[in-house]
Amino acid sequence: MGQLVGGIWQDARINTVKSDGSFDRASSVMRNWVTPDGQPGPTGRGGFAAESGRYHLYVSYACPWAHRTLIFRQLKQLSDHIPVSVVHPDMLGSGWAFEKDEHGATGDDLFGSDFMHQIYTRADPSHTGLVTVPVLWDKAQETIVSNESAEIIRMFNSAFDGLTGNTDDFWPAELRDGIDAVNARVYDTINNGVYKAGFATSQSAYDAAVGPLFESLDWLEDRLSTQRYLLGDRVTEADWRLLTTLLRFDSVYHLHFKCNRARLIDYVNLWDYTRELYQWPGIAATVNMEHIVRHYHYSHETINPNRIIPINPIVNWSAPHGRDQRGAA
Ligand SMILES: N[C@@H](CCC(=O)N[C@@H](CS)C(=O)NCC(=O)O)C(=O)O
Repeated sequence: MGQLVGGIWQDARINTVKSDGSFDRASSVMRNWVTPDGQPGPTGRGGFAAESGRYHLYVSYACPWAHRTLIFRQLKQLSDHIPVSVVHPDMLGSGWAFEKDEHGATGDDLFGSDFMHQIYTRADPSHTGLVTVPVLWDKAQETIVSNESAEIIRMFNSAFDGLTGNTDDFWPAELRDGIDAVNARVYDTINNGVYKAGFATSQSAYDAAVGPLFESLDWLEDRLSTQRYLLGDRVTEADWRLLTTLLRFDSVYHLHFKCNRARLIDYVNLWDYTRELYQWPGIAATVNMEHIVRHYHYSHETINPNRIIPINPIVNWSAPHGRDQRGAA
């Protein structure tokens, strides 16, 4: 795992683990927004109007953050307007790469690049920082609009509604405070919590992550015993943000990241809920379990130095979920 320094790729990384052994996730740095008319969004500069075919999305099927953007692209019927390129699941010495020798990896359809870091230096030839996915690229300004998934999904939620006619709203005004509060806990203890447990290099850092992770899963299990979705009877952004971690839990996080107090399938409500969301129209097509399992086990040399891919449980994601019989809140 490397990074860019002054526009040059370095196969070495600084500052992802703090002195106490805890994992320190860097903040995303490209933070512009696509808006209906190109007015500036909450951060960054303006000039990124919603137009069909203007933007290109770079993702990894393995990455839970990129997965959110694929889910919103489906939910909001953006597939015909925003094409996608998918990186190879192995993230090795040169970072994310565009090799195509794994089913589902598309190569770079836009520029034919070999590596994802070339997309970053195309936008900023002297860029310093991590080379992460997802990336939303603007063909008109030849630059990166954003590399922050939480913000890309908010753009997808509403900016293109005039083009698609799809006005489904997963961040409705009346639920925003509740969604943001759930997101904050889910991000810290679950979405990023599994990484904090998995990348910890001290017992205390691991303990500090894995305890709150399972406390939060217990909290959600309880919540889902009386309501269908995290915010009540309406599916929201909070559910989709949680889903990408739950889908990876038993096949990756349980073993590879040592998140093994319980499996997802041990949680009756969370397990049914995960299958319901998986079976939502269009969602299954965004899930590529081969890339997910391959990426983590093959790429994280410090955790799995022999790169052995485990056998893993066979999961029937299509089994009936029974959530529709459950009373809403
Ligand atoms: N805050 C970013 C995080 C994205 C991220 O960390 N992606 C990982 C893959 S799961 C990545 O590309 N890592 C590359 C690296 O760390 O060098 C977001 O949510 O978009």
